[in-house]
Amino acid sequence: MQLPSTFAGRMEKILGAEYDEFMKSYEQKRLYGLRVNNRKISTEQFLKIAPFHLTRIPWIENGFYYDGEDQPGKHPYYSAGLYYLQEPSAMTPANILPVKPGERVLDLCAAPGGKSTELGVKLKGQGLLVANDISASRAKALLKNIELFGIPNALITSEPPVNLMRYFGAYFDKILIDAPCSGEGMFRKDPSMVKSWEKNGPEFYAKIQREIILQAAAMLKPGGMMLYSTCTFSAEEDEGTIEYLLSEDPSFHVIPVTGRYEGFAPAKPELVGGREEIRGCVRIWPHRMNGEGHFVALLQKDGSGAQEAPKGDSAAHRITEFPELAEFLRPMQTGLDLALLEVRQEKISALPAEMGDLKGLHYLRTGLYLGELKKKRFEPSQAFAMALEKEAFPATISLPADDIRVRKYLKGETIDVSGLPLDPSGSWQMVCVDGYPLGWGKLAGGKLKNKYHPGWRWQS
Ligand SMILES: C[S@@+](CC[C@H](N)C(=O)[O-])C[C@H]1O[C@@H](n2cnc3c(N)ncnc32)[C@H](O)[C@@H]1O
Repeated sequence: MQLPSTFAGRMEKILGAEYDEFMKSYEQKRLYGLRVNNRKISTEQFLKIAPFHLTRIPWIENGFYYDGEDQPGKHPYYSAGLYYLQEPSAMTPANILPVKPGERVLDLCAAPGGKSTELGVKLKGQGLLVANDISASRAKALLKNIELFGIPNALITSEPPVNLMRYFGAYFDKILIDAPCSGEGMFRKDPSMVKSWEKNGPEFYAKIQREIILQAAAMLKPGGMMLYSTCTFSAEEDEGTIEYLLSEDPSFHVIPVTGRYEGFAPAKPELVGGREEIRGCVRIWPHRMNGEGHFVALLQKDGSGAQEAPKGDSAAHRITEFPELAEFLRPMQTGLDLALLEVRQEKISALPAEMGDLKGLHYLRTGLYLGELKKKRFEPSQAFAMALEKEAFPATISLPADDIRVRKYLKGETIDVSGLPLDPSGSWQMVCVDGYPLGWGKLAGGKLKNKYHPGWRWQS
């Protein structure tokens, strides 16, 4: 492939004797990756049911290479949220940032959700994930992926980082910054990146990254951890941004992560005249590992102690205020925290336990959208179905993945359910593929009216 000469020249300087090997990596095929959603299925169980050719990604416990011809994006398990398709190196940042259930986590540049979906899984439904993207259109794709994954405790915002900084203060236990970058590591996967690199290169992005990393630093509580990643090789954007943070805010230090996998190469602080500790950050080289180029830095803020409290009280409601909802939930075992509810234009969401009033923030969703109140009825949402296990709802229709009705359902068609054992207690049915929820349907005269989210329907 045709690489810009300034880029090639710089890489030759950085890599020296390894340069030829690096260039040869561009002749190899791109790699395809799939990450199992352990909120819905264990990796072990997934391997039993997955009809794809999978090989383990050695440094990601729930990550696999797949054969491009398998097309897992077109399988019903994808629509059941059982996995996310992601370039293997891009799985590294969320894998390395240690997140525990109950923590407050921020993914600052989150769309379309490749890292947020994994961070949400790690939280196990407890605590709060704030997933943000400055781009409103990209934030919509982020929301869909969070919903598909069944993550109930996320706040999806679309704000410039500075606004979040003003709103939250030093609120978060963990922050991930998957920064906008010049994308040099993606030239093999997506050759169109070369064109955008020619328009906006390392200098352009380094400026933005320096701004973002300081704003993120201000949102981390003392003792908290922050992960900074890019998919570029430019030292100005990688080691240079970390050196900038360490010089601007001496309360940060690098936590070395190079020892976690033999293929991880140390960063190169000498390229930017940076301090030695930066060598503990990781460079992923495509000629040394089976993945595209990446840079990953894990950082910690010194100190310990109090973090800021959420701003104001949310105007939360309780289930007892909505008899239609209470009636729908009565036979269910959701396993979800539905104690606090938010209502906006008849739409009800269950709020994460710790939620301020959010006044002044532009957000797409807080918590789990349960459904809508319609003329004394409650209509459950797509997101609600995705956050449930099959056992949570008494009336389910589970079809095998190769049953033609599964694809028909996903296309929004009415399906014939005569002959299936059906629970007659109510009209709402949860449609599943091999026991994994896909969405809702409503019984009427032996047919199932399709309630699959119209915006999610399969086109072909
Ligand atoms: C590398 S992508 C994020 C990919 C995402 N983390 C994932 O794994 O799916 C960088 C994101 O940063 C966002 N972005 C661009 N400029 C930004 C800025 N000034 N502040 C915050 N985010 C920005 C872009 O909209 C883009 O979605």
